[in-house]
Amino acid sequence: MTDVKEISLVKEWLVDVLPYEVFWANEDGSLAYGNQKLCERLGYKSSELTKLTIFDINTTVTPESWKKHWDGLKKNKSENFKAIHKKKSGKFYEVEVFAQFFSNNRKEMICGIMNDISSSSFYKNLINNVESIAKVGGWKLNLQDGSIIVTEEAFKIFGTENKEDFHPSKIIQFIKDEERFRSSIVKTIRNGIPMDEIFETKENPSRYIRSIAKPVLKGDKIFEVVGVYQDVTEQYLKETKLNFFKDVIDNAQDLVYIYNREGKLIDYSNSVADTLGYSRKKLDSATIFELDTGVTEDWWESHFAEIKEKGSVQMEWILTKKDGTRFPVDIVANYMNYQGQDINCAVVRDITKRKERDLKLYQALEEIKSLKNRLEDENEYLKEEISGKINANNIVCESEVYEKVLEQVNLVAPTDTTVLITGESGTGKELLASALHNNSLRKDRPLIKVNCATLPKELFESELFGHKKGAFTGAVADKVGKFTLADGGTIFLDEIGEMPIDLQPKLLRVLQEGEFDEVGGSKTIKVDVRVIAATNRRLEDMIKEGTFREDLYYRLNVFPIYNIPLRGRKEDIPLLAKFFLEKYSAKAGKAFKRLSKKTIDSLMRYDFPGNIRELENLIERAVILESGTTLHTGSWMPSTSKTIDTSNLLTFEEVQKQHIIKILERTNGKVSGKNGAAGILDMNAKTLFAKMKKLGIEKETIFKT
Ligand SMILES: Nc1ncnc2c1ncn2[C@@H]1O[C@H](COP(=O)(O)OP(=O)(O)OP(=O)(O)O)[C@@H](O)[C@H]1O
Repeated sequence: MTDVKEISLVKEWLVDVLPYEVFWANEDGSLAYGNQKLCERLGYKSSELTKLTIFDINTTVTPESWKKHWDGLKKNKSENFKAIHKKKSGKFYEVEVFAQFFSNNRKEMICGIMNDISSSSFYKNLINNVESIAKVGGWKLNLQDGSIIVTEEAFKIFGTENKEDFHPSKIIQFIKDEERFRSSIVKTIRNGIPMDEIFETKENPSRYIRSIAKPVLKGDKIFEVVGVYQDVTEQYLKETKLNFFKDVIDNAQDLVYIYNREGKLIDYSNSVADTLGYSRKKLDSATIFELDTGVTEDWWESHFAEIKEKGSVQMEWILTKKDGTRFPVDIVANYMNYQGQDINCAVVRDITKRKERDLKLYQALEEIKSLKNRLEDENEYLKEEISGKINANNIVCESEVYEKVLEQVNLVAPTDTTVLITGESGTGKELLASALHNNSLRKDRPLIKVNCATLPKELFESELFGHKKGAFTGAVADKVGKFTLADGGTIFLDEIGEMPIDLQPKLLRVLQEGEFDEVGGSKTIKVDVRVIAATNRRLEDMIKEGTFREDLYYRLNVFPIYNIPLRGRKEDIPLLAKFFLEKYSAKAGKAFKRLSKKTIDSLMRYDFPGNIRELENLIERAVILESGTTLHTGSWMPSTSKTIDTSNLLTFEEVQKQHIIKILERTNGKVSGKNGAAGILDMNAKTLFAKMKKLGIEKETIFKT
């Protein structure tokens, strides 16, 4: 007996540990036994389960349907079918049932072995994965008993774990537009009209849920509603964004063309039709070759190849409207591959205004560039001048005769009249020219000084009038001439007598018409320049010799000022000497305050063939050689032998010649550089060389003898 009981226990244990849910049911539907797996699944204790009936765990079974089922099984012995079981918690799950009929000792029973389909791991996982990737959740509402089943993803979509929330009356609480949802689902449930719509949720930020519901009919009755919820937020927003972009493109000023490889216009923005003036009908069937007659098939082919290689290409182009009007555009052509097709998406911008602006800007820039060059040249010139010498206020005058000269200067300065200053070298002609300029209305514009004696003949013209690059060998860049530099101001042409005769007509033209032709250029340049010329030569004699043009002479000699030599205004010597003494004392850090009477007397006796420049150099030398507060006579004083013997009157040029030779003897023939003759004579070395040449002084001859 014990053995039999033990075997029975082992059998029960075996059934208990089977991986399937197993029950035994009696003819009246009561459950005689349920294994452990079934109890766990349904959530009942074993003792509770045996108090239940099949109707408790499968709510779709009625006493009538059970009877039918019982009879069928009794006849067929076994059957396979799907069923939905209800847990103690109220939740449902789907099972596959293998049912078998047993009879033993007139006791009849049905044995059901169940396999949980929804928990069958492979399919369940597959379904779950597919659902979650697609963000699709399903539900099925049984309209007979109101029961609902919901898939896992559906729970996730609505963030709830309660399947009762999926009843249409409840799910509506998640939806923003409740009215629309209600009306659609009612139509499905009552009238069998399927629903497929997108609803926005109430959350913040909201999501977009596609809701599909379909009726399942049994006969003509709606038996169930199956539905799907899908979170389509991403797609919806993308689509909205795409629509937005399309709107933007359509409203943009830029023209957007989409061409295929064959050049057919496959899409375009509204602006294309509006700007070009073509009808949409025409554009819908147009090709690039019709819209732009400048585009050839070969060009299109190579353009397409280029954008395909580079991704995009930018270029400037001219577009033609339907009415023939042409306008400049900037094109950015982008390569795209859309649905396997090569596409050229061109964004085209009208740049008419930009081009106009560019042109104005270019012109303005050119003007600025030329002004800048001029300013730089002026600046360069002025810098050289500043490091040079003259201060126009330092005109020392005591003598009545010179006072008269200065009166003339004051009189003519404010006018634009051409002035010719004559006088010996070193009398202060350049100083007077500066005074004329500084007292004129042109004083804020430059005073450009040109020493005609120092300019090599071949560069004369280009120095005065400028040249274009390449005008002659060596003209490597454009050069602005002195007349252009002086525009608005004054030009001082020192030693005008040295101007080459063939250039004199050109100067005459500037004086008469205020214009000249640039060397090597095609332009006639107009200038507003006041001319002050100076010379120590007798131009009248030069006219007779044929080396100076008479017409130019008269045009220059409008207002002549004769600058008196120092020997003709000896009263100025004491004051000038004191002026230079103070100037060079300060410069050399000496203490000289005055000149002794004897010194002044000696100076007054001397005739100064080199005029004020000679006096100035003399004092400068004395300051270096002597010391104290009073300047006494010394070795620096010119010997009386150097004074002019009135009985043997020399010409001024002869005096100059002798003086220069004397200085050269002292400097051992050195002309330029430190302790050179030019420095002592306070002359530019080039000027001295020119002068020496003119006076026939040849270093070699002097020093040989
Ligand atoms: N009245 C004056 N008061 C002060 N300094 C003067 C006066 N006149 C001339 N000088 C000075 O004498 C020197 C020579 O003058 P400047 O160069 O003007 O003479 P110039 O007649 O132009 O000479 P050149 O014909 O050789 O060019 C300069 O240093 C100048 O400052």
